[in-house]
Amino acid sequence: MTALSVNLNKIALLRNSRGRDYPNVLQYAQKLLAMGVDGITVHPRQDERHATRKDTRELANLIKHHPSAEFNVEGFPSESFMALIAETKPDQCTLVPDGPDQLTSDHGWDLHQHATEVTTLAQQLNHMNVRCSVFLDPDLEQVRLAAQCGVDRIELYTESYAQAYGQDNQHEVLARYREATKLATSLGLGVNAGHDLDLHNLKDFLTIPDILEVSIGHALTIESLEMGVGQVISRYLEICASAA
Ligand SMILES: CC(=O)[C@@H](O)[C@H](O)COP(=O)(O)O
Ligand SMILES: NCC(=O)COP(=O)(O)O
Repeated sequence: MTALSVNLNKIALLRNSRGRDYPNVLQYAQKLLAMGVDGITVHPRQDERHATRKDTRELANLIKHHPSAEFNVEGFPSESFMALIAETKPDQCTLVPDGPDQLTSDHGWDLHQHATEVTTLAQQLNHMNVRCSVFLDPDLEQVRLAAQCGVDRIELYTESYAQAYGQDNQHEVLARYREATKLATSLGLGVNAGHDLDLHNLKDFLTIPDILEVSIGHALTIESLEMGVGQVISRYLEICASAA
């Protein structure tokens, strides 16, 4: 079984667009945990345009009361991000090589360049008792380097799989993820996956054995809107139709 960790960044983004606490991120997390999701993910970016540092603190407190659920905090390992991790001690910290002005995550680590830094960060997280995962393209050489850095898991960046899904190269691309997962597992690394996974492409992706966790947010939020819109519009129409 693969754990589903729901990324609440897009709920936070909606909330931030109005300056009120609606929708409430914490209440969403509570609702999702009650529905049986295995974990909550946030990716607090430097400009706090989605999940904020405050959200991260509050979610950490909430999830401590749900021992069967995990809290995964993703982000670029700036000094302030690492201080937030030390303070909130999530179950897992996923290091992502994002620049501060990036629209969204769009590449994994290049461990030829960043092995020393990632090794030090993995040691720091280990001392905090926080599982260390690194965001990685499905590249065998990068997987080998990740194992040498002493991380616990890798998170495979699945955007290229999502792009290929339904196209002629789908099987070829999926095979790269399969090989990367197989190698990682044989080297003792756990494997997570995420980015642009959705209700259409997830099932085929999970034909790869040993994917421990998927974190999903963007599509899941849109799918929730799409699947709920019919019911909501009917109710509005009912109210409008009954108006004097
Ligand atoms: C690392 C990763 O893939 C996710 O954290 C994802 O990037 C969330 O991105 P947004 O901040 O764009 O919702
Ligand atoms: N780590 C990936 C994640 O948390 C969610 O990515 P997306 O579903 O928002 O693309």
